[in-house]
Amino acid sequence: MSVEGAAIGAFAWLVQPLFDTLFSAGSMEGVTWVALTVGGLFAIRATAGFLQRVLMVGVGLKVITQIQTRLVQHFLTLDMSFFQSNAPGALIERVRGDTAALQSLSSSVLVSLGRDSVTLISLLVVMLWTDWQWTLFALVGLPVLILPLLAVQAFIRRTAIAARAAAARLSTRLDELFHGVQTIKLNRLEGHEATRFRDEIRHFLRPSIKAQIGVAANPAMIDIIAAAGFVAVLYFGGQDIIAGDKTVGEFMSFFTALGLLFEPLRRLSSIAGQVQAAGASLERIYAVFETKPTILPPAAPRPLTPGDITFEDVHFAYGDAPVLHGLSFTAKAGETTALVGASGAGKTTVFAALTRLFDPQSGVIRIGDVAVGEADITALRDTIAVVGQETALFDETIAANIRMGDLNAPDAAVLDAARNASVLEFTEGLPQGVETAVGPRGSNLSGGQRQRVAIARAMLKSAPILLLDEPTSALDAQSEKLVGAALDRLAKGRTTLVIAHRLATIRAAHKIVVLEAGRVIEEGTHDALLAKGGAYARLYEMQISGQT
Ligand SMILES: Nc1ncnc2c1ncn2[C@@H]1O[C@H](COP(=O)(O)OP(=O)(O)OP(=O)(O)O)[C@@H](O)[C@H]1O
Repeated sequence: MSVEGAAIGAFAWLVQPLFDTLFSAGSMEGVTWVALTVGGLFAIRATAGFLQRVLMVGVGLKVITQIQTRLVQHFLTLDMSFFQSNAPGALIERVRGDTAALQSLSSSVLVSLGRDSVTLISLLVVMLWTDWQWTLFALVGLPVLILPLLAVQAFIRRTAIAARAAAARLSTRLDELFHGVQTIKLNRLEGHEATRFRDEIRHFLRPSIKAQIGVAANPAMIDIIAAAGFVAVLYFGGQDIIAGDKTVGEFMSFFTALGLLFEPLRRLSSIAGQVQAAGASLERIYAVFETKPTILPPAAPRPLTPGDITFEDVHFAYGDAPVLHGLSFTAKAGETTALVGASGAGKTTVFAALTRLFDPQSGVIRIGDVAVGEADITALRDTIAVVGQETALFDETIAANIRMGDLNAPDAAVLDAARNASVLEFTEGLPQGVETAVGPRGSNLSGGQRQRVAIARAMLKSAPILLLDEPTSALDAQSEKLVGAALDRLAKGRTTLVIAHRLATIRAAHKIVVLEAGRVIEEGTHDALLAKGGAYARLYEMQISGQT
C-alpha cells in the first residue's frame, strides 16, 4: 500500500524537473530517463497494488468466514427463548448480510485506507515542499466542511442501522414465504404475499437509499473543497508566477499533486461513510456475542443416576404467559407414564422443562434424587431420547439422519434401528435405500416416513429416558401397529413419558396423568381412571363414540 501511494507522490515530484530543467534545456536523454522512471513507478505501483489487493481480500474473507463460524457456534449456545424472539430469517441475515457488509469494509476499505492515506501524505509533502502557503490556500475549504462532514457520518450510521433492521425483516419474510409456499398456493395467496413482500422491500429500500445518499455526499463535499482549493491556488499561485517568484515547473508540480490529492481524499471520505454503514452491522454482530445463555450447567454438576422422574410444584411461564401452575407428578423409573389432556394443557411444556430447553420459574424437577438443574446439561440430554411433534430432519441421507442419535454408532446399529422403526420398509423400494437424501427439512419424505426416521434416531440413541410426543400421529394404521410394537419394545425397561391424543395407544401405560390448564387433575391406570368416571373417562368415551 505504501509503495502504491508513494509512487503517486514520486510521480508528482518528477513533474517539476521535467518542466524546469529537462524541457527547457532540451535534454532528450534526461526526458527519456524521466519517462523510464515514470514507467517503472507505474509498473511497481501495478504489482504492489495487485499483490496488496489479493492479500487484503484473502485476509478479509478469512476474517469474515471466521466471524460467521463463531456467530453460528455462539447461536447454538443460546437459550431456546432467544430463538423464539429472533426469527430464523433475521438470524440468517446476521450471519450472511451483516458479515457481508463487514466484508466490503475489510477488503475494499482497508485496501484504499492504507494506499490512499500514504498517497495523501506523499502528495501533501510534495505540495508543502513546493510552497506551504499555496498548500494552505488549496485546503481553504476544509475547515468549513468539517461539521457537515461529521453530520453526514451520523446520518449514515442512523440510516444504516434502520436499513440492517429492515434487511432482517425482509429475510424473515422470505423465510416464511418459501416455507409456506404450499399454503400460499393452495389458498391462492400469491398476489397477497407478493404485495406484502413489496411493502417490506419498500421499508428496506428507503433507509438503504438514504444511507447511500449519505455515503455519496461525502465525496461530493470533498469536490466542493477541491473547487475552492483550485480556485485559490490558481489565483494566488498565478500571481507568484507572473511576479517571477515561482517557476512554471513548480506550479505544474504543485497543481499535479493537488489534482491527484483530491481523488484519494474523495475515496477516504467515502470510506468514512462505508465505515459508518458497516458499523451498524458490527453493532448487530456484537449484540449477538453479548447475548449470553441463561440456561447453564451448575459449577459442580452432580452425576445423574437412574430413578423416578419427579415434578414438584413446578410453575412455568413462556415470558408472561403462565402454562404450568404447580404441576406435581411422578413417572416411575422403568415404567411408561402417559400424559393426556386438552390441547394447550402444557404436555409438551413438561418435556421442554425436563430437558432444560426452558427452566421453570419455581419448583423442582428431579431424575432420581438429582434436580435437572444440578446435572450437567450434556449429561442430562444424553440420558434422554425425544421423538417430538415436529420431526426435525436435516438435508442429509436417511442413514445420516438416524445416526444423529449416536454419531459413533456402527452401520449395523443404524440399520437395526431403521429396521425396528419400519424405515427399511419404505427405503427398500428406493434406488439408494437408506442412503437416499431426505431433502431440506426432510421434504422428500412423507410425514409418516419422517416420523419413522425420527423414531429410528431415538432408538439408536438408546437412552434410559424416552420422551414421545405424539410419536405415531402421522402413521397409517398398519405402520402405527408395527412402529407401536417397536416403541413398546424400546420402552421396555426405560422410563418413558408419552403424550398421545389417541387414547387407545396409551391404554397399556403403567400410569396415566391427566393435565388440565397446567395442573394434574387425575392420575392412575387406564382401568382405574375409567372406573373413576372422571375427566379421563369422559375423554375416552368421546373418542370411542367418535370412532363408531
Ligand atoms: N414456545 C412457546 N412460547 C410461548 N408459548 C408457548 C410455547 N409453547 C407453548 N406455548 C403455550 O403454552 C401452552 C401449552 O403448550 P403445550 O405445547 O405445552 O401444550 P400441549 O398440551 O402439548 O398441547 P398439544 O396437545 O396441542 O400439543 C399453550 O397455550 C401454548 O400456546
